[in-house]
Amino acid sequence: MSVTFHDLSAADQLPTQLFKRTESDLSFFSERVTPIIAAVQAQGDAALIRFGREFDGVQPEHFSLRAEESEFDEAFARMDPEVIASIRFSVENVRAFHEAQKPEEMWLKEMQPGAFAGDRHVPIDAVACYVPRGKGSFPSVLIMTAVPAVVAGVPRAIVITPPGPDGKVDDATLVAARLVGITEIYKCGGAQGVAAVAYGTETVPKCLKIVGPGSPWVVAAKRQLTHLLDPGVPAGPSESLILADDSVDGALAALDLLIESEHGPDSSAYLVTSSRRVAEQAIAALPGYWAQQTEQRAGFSQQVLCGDHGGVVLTKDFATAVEFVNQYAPEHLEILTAEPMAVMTQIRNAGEILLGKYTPITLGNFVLGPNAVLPTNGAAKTAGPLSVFDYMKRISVGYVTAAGYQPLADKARRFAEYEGFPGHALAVSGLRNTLLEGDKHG
Ligand SMILES: NC(=O)c1ccc[n+]([C@@H]2O[C@H](COP(=O)([O-])OP(=O)(O)OC[C@H]3O[C@@H](n4cnc5c(N)ncnc54)[C@H](O)[C@@H]3O)[C@@H](O)[C@H]2O)c1
Ligand SMILES: N[C@H](CO)Cc1c[nH]c[nH+]1
Ligand SMILES: [Zn+2]
Repeated sequence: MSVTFHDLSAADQLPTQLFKRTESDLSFFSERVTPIIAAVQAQGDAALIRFGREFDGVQPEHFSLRAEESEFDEAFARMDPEVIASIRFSVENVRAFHEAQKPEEMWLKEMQPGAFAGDRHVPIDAVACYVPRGKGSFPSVLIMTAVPAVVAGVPRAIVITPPGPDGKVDDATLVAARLVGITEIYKCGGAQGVAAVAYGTETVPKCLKIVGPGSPWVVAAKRQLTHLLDPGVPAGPSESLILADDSVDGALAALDLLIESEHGPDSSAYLVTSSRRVAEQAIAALPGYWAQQTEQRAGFSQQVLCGDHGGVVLTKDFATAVEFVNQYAPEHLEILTAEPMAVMTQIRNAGEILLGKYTPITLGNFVLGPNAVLPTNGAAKTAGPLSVFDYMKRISVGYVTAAGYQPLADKARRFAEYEGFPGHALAVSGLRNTLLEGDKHG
């Protein structure tokens, strides 16, 4: 298999075809998730159990849709203490990052003498965190989605995740949940899981919002249920760009291309460079790395890097490489250049920017602290990473004192009259002004 090589060294235009992701066309999935959603709405738990058997291969005759207390205990007992230590380390950093990000409960500014306005930040009542489990297990996604929920103070933060063939939640996900402080985990994933939290079932609570990444099955279901469920940051199949100049070792750039390309055949990953040497070194290095991955992960990486959504792009100069990044708007961007900080200032569109050769995407995915649930499919042009703000909403607050009232009332009355709203105008003249006079003299 050969790595897809786009030699644009003589090209003035960037081919827009390269900016497409697998998510760009979800029609295959959309058609198929419609009946799944309808079944969950009509049959609730029974549909979840049936789909758990059909799509997740659940074997035991009985399996509980909610993870029981004993399952958390058993997971702790089975887990390697070193993995538990890594989970703790990640939870601490991710918590510290999101605590720093958390806004004040309220701010108020004196807009005019005696007239105050501001915002209150209030957590959303019930949020579902989606933790994928099709091609692997993702305790890190539990941490990324649940820690900000806890920091934001969401009263009911739950997790949904597909069950394994044993009808259980993956051990590390249970351990991470307990360390984060999440007690409600429901064993349903894919489109049926999204539908369960949109409608609520006998067991799964209805939620107002769902956060977290997922396969195209999850993404397609979220899109069909937006009238019931806020779908949060649009996070689909993982994707990355490695931006490199001539100062780096192409073999190092190739190493970091492996990271997101091994997620699945639906991922996207490109090395974008203006250096032919770097491009050629990277292409030469990849087969040696694939030999060190499992067969499944090497297969995914090869499908991505040798297919239509990945590979190596050689641009005519470094400015064009930067322009490629801005037009692509990647989920993860790694900058491997002599002066990464200076290059960063030229980047307008990316979910996250990781600077320099000691900040590989792996650190951001698992332990550094910023949220690794990021906008995909070009959504980084308008959206940012998952954050505490996704678990809260703002409520505007206004408070005008008797002393501050009159000048605002006069100006507002002019607006009301101009826009043709006599009721609005009356509310800032008539009785209220008489009251004000009384207050002034009383
Ligand atoms: N953006 C991020 O932050 C981030 C983080 C981690 C993973 N990811 C992405 O999340 C995705 C995870 O996907 P995954 O597959 O591992 O897990 P997943 O849980 O998202 O999807 C698996 C589920 O899809 C459903 N499904 C599978 N085949 C089906 C079929 N034929 N018909 C109906 N439903 C079916 C099943 O319900 C199954 O449980 C990957 O694309 C990965 O790249 C993104
Ligand atoms: N790459 C994912 C975000 O796009 C995060 C992750 C979790 N595990 C491995 N990777
Ligand atoms: Zn990853």
